[in-house]
Amino acid sequence: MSITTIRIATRQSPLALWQAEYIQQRLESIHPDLTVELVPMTTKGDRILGTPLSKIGGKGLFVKELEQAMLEDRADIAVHSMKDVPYKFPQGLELKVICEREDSSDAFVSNNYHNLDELPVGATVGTSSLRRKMQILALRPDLHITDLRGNVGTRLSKLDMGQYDAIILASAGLIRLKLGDRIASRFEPEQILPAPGQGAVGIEARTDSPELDALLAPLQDEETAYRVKAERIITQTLQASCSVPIAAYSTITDGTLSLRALVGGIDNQMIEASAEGPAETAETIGTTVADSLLAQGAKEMIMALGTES
Ligand SMILES: NCc1[nH]cc(CCC(=O)O)c1CC(=O)O
Repeated sequence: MSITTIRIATRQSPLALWQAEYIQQRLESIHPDLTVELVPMTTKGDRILGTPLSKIGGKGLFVKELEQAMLEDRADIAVHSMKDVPYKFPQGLELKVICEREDSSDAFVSNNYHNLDELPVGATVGTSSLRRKMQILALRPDLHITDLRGNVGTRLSKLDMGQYDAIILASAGLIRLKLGDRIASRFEPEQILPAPGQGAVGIEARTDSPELDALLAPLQDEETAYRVKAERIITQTLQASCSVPIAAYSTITDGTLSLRALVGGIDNQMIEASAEGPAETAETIGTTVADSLLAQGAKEMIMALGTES
């Protein structure tokens, strides 16, 4: 029996819908006879948007309902921002493809200032990401970092209402929502190292679906897949939840993959490691970097931060 329809389980935030529609369009243009439908749903993570993510059980809350829908055959695939996907997949589901990466940088967004250097002493910067917070404070220890949650649009309106002098968002999200003109400046990876997988979209589906796999395969971007694989080894090896400040970013130049990772601890302590090698050895490179972080005490730093709720 051949597949005629693919159902995409999706959250209903503008960014999630953009991602699902992007995959819908790509699949329909590669396979003109295929019908691709969206199955919109609300996740627990969407229902409790006011609570800090690290206090309510983490990013997994945004994917659980989507995964349940696939396991119960109410949907066939889910499209994720790779930075939001926990490293562990439930029994019966797996990551199928990783698509070409958008700009993976973090963006400085402000109505009054061009970049971090321009901010006056003691200015207020909005972000709920511990990864962004630790790196901003390393650059500008005087700044006040305050919580900022919600969809990209919500975060921008909080900035516009004057609650913050600046906020930090992923460039990719803004560009996808055609809000790229809100980016005052992009951070270089040397200033703020991105989250593992930032800017890349991936597709999850049931393991027992070779025919579906064949339909999805053309969406894979090999370079992005190697990069994201290397970056995600860090979170996986350290078994880091989203309440751990962790950054990992890689590039590929002439077939050589270079990976750098950071882990933060209490009192703005920060350790880092890097390694490089042939892109095909992405996993080994990831393991090398993770082992170096472990040798520097990453596990102990993470434990000292407190356990995941
Ligand atoms: N944490 C929310 C989230 N998840 C994915 C993106 C967009 C960027 C991406 O796809 O990596 C964003 C917004 C942001 O961090 O500003």
